[in-house]
Amino acid sequence: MSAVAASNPLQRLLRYSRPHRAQVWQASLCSVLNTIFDLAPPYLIGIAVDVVVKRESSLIARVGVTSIIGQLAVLSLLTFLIWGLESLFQYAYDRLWRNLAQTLQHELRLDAYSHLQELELSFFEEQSTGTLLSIINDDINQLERFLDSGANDILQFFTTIVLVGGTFLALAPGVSWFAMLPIPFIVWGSIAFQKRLAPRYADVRQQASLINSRLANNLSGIATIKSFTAEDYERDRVAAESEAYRRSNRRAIALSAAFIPLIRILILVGFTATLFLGGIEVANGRLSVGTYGFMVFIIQRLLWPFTSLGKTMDQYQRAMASVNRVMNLLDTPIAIPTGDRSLPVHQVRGEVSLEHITFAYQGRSPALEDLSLHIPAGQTIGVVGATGSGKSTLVKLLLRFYEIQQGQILLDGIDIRELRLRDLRRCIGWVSQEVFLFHGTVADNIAYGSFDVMREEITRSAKLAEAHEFIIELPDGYDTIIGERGQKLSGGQRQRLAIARALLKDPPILILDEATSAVDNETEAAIQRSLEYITQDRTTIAIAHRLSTIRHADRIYVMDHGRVVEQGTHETLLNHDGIYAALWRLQSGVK
Ligand SMILES: Nc1ncnc2c1ncn2[C@@H]1O[C@H](COP(=O)(O)OP(=O)(O)OP(=O)(O)O)[C@@H](O)[C@H]1O
Repeated sequence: MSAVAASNPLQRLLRYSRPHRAQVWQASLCSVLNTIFDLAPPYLIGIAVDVVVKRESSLIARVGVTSIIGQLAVLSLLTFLIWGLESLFQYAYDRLWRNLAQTLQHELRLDAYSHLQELELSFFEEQSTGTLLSIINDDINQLERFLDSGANDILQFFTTIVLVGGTFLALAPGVSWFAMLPIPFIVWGSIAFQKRLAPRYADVRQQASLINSRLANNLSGIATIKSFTAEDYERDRVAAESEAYRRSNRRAIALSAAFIPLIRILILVGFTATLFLGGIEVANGRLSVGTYGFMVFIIQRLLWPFTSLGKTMDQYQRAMASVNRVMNLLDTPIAIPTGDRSLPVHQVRGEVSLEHITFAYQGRSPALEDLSLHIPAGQTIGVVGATGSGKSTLVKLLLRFYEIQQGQILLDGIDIRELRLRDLRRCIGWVSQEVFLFHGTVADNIAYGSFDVMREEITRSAKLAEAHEFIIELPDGYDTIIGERGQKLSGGQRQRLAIARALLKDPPILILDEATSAVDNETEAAIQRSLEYITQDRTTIAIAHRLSTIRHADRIYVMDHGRVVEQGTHETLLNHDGIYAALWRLQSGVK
């Protein structure tokens, strides 16, 4: 994963909120108005005192209401109104910010997932599923905690500082600097503090993803854990990861918990300074008692929000540690870019040429070396060879799961790198060695990739794949749920569903990578018969260890250590009396 985000994570996050600018403005306005109304009580108290002390010459009296009862009634009404508005705006900003948080989270998650899907296979081989899951789930959810209240807290903080600070300056400009004294220190301290906290939160996220990988891995390997009675061993491993997570969090907490008490000390300095120096000023007759009292009272309103700023900054750091991880994922370049030449499926003839292909997996010696083969449109070729000789690799290169290092692969004479990836893959039906089925019904799985087909077509493909018989015996037939990864089916049944799925796609090119390795001889013979029909007018590449599966192929390629070492029809290869002939004798029991 690329390590460095293109720009500041917050800026990138803000870019996501651009389309929702109107909502951001509305929410901000509600936050500010709520703070204004929230700050009203001290002023209302001031007006009340004014009413009872100055009576007919009070502030309210000056607008026309002279009786004390009348003035107090106006004041009470005003209080109701202000309280009501405060609550109303609180509801509005809370709802707006939280909905915005949900929207941003939703959009970011979708973007991250879409990008992830476009990344090449080798990326997934390097990353653990748990790590990726923790980014798309936990890290994105982490954002919610900050977005829900963070923006509002910051806005309310600044509104309070401006309003209270402004009042302070207006009423007692000479001494207001006492109260303001700690502010620069608090700001400087906060920044320094957060800088130290950031790496600790990054570590927390890292540990969270490690424990996630362990859990994801163990859950998918639960049968193996049980069969090796490794439950205690795995429990200890999970405990170790969980302990590391706890330790990492403790380190972050140790620092983060110190933040608010430290700010309080600075506030105390400001408060005491005001108390002490202001008192001296009063004693010396340079400051009125009333102003002194007001200052001591209001300084709390001015400095107190700084403690909540600490909490917000803490949430911000946690969120940014997560944003960084999400953004790094979004920044990961797609190593296998799509070409831009389109090739609609119905126009594909199916001629495939591999010309002097050399390919090595990252950090490995070449899996294929200077390999060439040509498959005329509509023909069937068989590929055989020892384990690890590169048969599956060849197929994966044709699907462009990996990029070849030398040579070229042509489909109907076009370099596959020029083709749109989706067009290329749409014209290939691939029954892989390890069949993957999704949680859902049998019918859903057969129709996977051909999403809008009729039930009859599904049944037809299942019949061709020799799967119909066993499907109708399942509890709910085609509507039977087969469990995650198709766990509730046998290996051979899974293979037959995969064949049915590939056939339903009706691709011009069909790849069968040991597609019948898990079925019994009888079923294989049956599948063979239907394959003869299925492969009639499409290019087929059949990889097999069992040579009987491919003996009727138009051409058979024998691979060894990433090279084609023999090729020809079954008969010519037998006559050649090389590796193939020896293998055939071994498998058919002929001496
Ligand atoms: N994703 C991968 N990363 C690194 N090396 C790989 C990867 N996949 C396969 N290999 C290596 O490439 C070589 C060829 O593997 P490939 O799967 O093509 O063999 P195969 O002929 O299909 O074998 P089998 O008959 O066992 O299926 C092997 O040495 C294997 O270890």
